[in-house]
Formats: sequence, structure tokens, C-alpha cells
Amino acid sequence: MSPQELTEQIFKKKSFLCVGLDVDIDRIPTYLLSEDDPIFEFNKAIIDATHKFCVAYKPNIAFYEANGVEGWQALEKTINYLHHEYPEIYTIADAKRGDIGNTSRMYAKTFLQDLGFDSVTVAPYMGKDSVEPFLEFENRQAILLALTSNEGAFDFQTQQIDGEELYKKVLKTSKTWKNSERLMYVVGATKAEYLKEIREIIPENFILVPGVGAQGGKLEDVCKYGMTKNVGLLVNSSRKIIYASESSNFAEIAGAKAEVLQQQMAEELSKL
Ligand SMILES: O=C(O)c1cc(=O)[nH]c(=O)n1[C@@H]1O[C@H](COP(=O)(O)O)[C@@H](O)[C@H]1O
Repeated sequence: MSPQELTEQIFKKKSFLCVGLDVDIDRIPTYLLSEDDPIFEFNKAIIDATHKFCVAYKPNIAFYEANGVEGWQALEKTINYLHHEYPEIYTIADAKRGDIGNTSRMYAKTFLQDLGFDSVTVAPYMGKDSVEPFLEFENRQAILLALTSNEGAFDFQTQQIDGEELYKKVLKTSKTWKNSERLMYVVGATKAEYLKEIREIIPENFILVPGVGAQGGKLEDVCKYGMTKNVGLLVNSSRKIIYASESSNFAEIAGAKAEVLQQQMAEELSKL
């Protein structure tokens, strides 16, 4: 999907919500464990209940890999389900990959070609040749970690090098890479106030903002500092939506939680 098509979906659904599918087998309702594929059944129910209120889903690959072959199969079934039932939905493989070019090419093939995700999260640490293989696919994007939501972001990302913070160098340098128009960026909601300066460097690109909800980030602050006239934001929430209830009505409650966020987003969009 192109960023333009994603923007159209955002205005149509009055939502820039991304629901994170961080499915921990120990946290899903126990009655699902008797199903052949509990993780997929959980995802299917969550997707059916929340798709009206969001424009994107982000399975975090760690939660699938942790279940071996069965986890990987659940991931494949989930992305296929989204492609067939809700083709208008934007999909993000949250894999945080990046390696020497020859290896990155394999990661890019897996997520963007074989599984057919619209995008994949990528770490910038190994530089240009580790990221460019993810930018070779038309209508696919790489989402580069810029300033992450966790405490450890202050270890390196905000440290100054030659008078400039490392995350700003990442933003500026990445703009010089081949097919850089296919880049999106991650900025944590817990660091929303940084978005003001970040927008001066990347005025147009989409920014994926995780950390609203369980990590304490505020939607209003994210919009205040990060929203552009074309919105340019995807705000992710995972645990606060998918684990809002542990009983048999989990999907219904997840839908209600997603709707609350969607309503807040509709209000922010009405200010544009
Ligand atoms: O790339 C990410 O999505 C990501 C970057 C970041 O800086 N912080 C962050 O929390 N994430 C991911 O976003 C999701 C946040 O989940 P919740 O805190 O449950 O909403 C998890 O899948 C994290 O791995």
C-alpha cells in the first residue's frame, strides 16, 4: 500500500489507530487453548471486532517466534486472513531487523514479499546497506527506529555526536539513502514532545507511534507535536486493547477500547 492510500483510509475511517497483535499465549482466554490454533483464533476474533476502528495491524514477530513452528503458522494465517478479509488494512511486521546487505535482503524477502506485509520495522544501527534492501519493493515501506519509547533510548539515541543527537543524525542520513521516500519512522509516544523538532527534519513521512496506553504516552501530545495536514501518524496500542478482558467477551471489549481511541482520533482529525 502507498502512503497516499493509507492517508485516504485514515480520512475515510477517521482513525489512525494501529492495533498491536502482541499475542502472548499465557494471556489469551484459556478456553481458546483447546482450539487447533489458539493464537490465530484469538487474532481473528480481535481483528473482526476492531477492524472498523483502525487502519493498521502490527503483529510483533517475537510473540510468534516464541511459539516455534506453530507460532509462525499462526502469523502466516493472520496475515493471509487480513489480506483476504480486509485488504484495505495496512500491515506492519514488527520485526526490528537489519544486518549486512546480503542478510537484510533475506529478511526483506520474508516479510515484504513472501508474507506480503506492507512494511517491516528496521533498526538503523548498521547503516545504509543494512536498510536499503528493505526499500526495494514498490508500495512497501521500511519503518526505521528513530527515537524509541523505552528508557534505554537515552543510552544512545539522544546522545550528542558533533553537537547533534544521534536520532537526528539517523533521520537526516536516512533521507540520503536510495528509495528513502519509502521510509517511515518510529517515535515513541512517551517522547511526544520530541516530535516537534523531528517534524522539522521529516515534515512528510509517516511516523509510527507506539507507547500509547500501557506505556503511558498521551494521544493529545502526539497529535499536538507530530500531526501534519495529511495526518502522517499511525498510533499503536497493543496490550491495552487486546488484553482489555480475559473472559469470553474479550473481542467485544477490545472493540470497545479501540472505538474509544478512534473517537479521540476523530476529534483530533476534526481540528485539521
Ligand atoms: O517498533 C515498535 O513498534 C516499538 C518501538 C518502540 O519504541 N516502542 C514499542 O513499544 N514498540 C512496540 O510497540 C508495541 C507496544 O505495545 P503496548 O505497550 O502493549 O501498547 C510492542 O510491540 C513494542 O515492541
